[in-house]
Amino acid sequence: MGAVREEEAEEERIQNLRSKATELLLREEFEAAAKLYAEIISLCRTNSGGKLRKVLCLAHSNRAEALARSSRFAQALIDCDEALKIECSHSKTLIRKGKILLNLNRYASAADCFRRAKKADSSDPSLDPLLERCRKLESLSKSGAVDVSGWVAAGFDAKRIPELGEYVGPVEVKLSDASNRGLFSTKAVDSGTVLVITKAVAVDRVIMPRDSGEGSQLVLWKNFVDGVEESVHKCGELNALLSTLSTGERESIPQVPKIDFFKPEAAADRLLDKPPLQRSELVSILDTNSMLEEDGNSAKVLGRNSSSDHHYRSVGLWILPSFINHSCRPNVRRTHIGDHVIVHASRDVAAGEELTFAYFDVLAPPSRRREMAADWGFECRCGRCRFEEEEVFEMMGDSAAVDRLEETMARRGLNAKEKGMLRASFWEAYEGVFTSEERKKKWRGKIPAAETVAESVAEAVGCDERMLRVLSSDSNGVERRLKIGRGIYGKIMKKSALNTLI
Ligand SMILES: C[S@@+](CC[C@H](N)C(=O)[O-])C[C@H]1O[C@@H](n2cnc3c(N)ncnc32)[C@H](O)[C@@H]1O
Repeated sequence: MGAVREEEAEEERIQNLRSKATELLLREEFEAAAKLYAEIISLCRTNSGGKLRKVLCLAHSNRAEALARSSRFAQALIDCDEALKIECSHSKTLIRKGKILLNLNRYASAADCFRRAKKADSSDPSLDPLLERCRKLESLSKSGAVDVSGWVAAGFDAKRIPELGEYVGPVEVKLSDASNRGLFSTKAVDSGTVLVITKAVAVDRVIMPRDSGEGSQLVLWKNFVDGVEESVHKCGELNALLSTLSTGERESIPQVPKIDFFKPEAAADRLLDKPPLQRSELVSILDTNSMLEEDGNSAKVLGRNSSSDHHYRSVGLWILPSFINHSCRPNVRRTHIGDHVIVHASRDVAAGEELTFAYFDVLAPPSRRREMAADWGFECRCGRCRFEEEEVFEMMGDSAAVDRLEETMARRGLNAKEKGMLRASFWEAYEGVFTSEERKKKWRGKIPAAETVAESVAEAVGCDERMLRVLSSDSNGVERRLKIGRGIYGKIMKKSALNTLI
């Protein structure tokens, strides 16, 4: 009799804990809810044989929800599997597990869970849309084919923001002559080709007054670092991913991760037992690899308007693009859409070529570029810098000088690529001529047409908005502008949408 009463008391205690845990889940106090579910799990495991199996299954499933909502995805998946060991077709758990996998970009595995859930309970109306999402994202992750035309044409309507997934295109990480490791193309691709699509592992945003000083930027940075530190402690997978990144120091034996490590379906195999990153190391990693969205040289942020008195700043970390070094002859740019970044070729890229961003303005003379590289903490030794070191041109830096440059380049018999690189260095002077009718008339015949200069610069150092500015608006130039537009934004929209942008 005593034993029965004890059992009843235990069941009542579990029941009370369950009510409290549910309440905590509803109040979104996930850490506290997870602790109560741990208590329930431990009570169920030590008591009553098979009687509490259903309660145990639900407790694992609900703890999975609490853990997933506090970004502890790996532990959440373990709980889902525990629940499914007890009841293999528990549809609530299957849907939860599917959503966690979807969040981790493991589309095929997520679809498998949703399919199993549908078999167990075909009446759930959420399953068909979830399966359709998985299908679309899986196809995107294989092809990189993104079409944001509808969103662009609708004036970047927030309701129509395209859903993007992870895509790892023809790229690999290898040792780089520039510094430690770099990202390389594995095949020849033409300008505009999408190479990587990836979501930020961490991002922080603010809208701040234009005249706000460094103080507000430091607040943004501190919040960002604190947020990443918290997530790294909770999530072993994030810790493992961040541990692959550079701290900005030259490494004697740089570790070169295999590209599969960054593919969504490989997430399950990622080493989770890396030692946790210490704050100082984490700060160096974030300092070296985070991207400020307002940097702007190689970035284009679509769909966001800033006003004259406020501007938008954000800082984020995108893992695979973090392996991309700088070159003054960059060949890739990035486009930001929501938390995703799309890396695309900004000029034609040869097979095996290193992929490089412009960390700073590469339409600037060598001396200015040297200063900007020094601000970044390195000396650029790219092919263009080395070439320009040898070709010393005393330029005045105004429009009067460009004819002299053209004359000297012709006399020395420079090839098209070399001419493009030097014209890029004196872009401001060329632009000064091409955007003034008076100067254009004055220099006609002495320097090549705007199209010739813009195209040669685009081929040498990649496409840039400033090239569109100098291209005449006559109808014959439409195809040329579209080509430059594709190099700027990537092949992510149809002609009509691109036309409205450029
Ligand atoms: C985002 S990381 C680039 C990837 C890094 N090389 C790696 O091994 O992971 C940025 C750092 O790489 C180095 N870096 C990038 N481009 C460089 C260049 N052209 N020359 C020298 N160092 C460069 C600088 O230390 C910079 O702070």
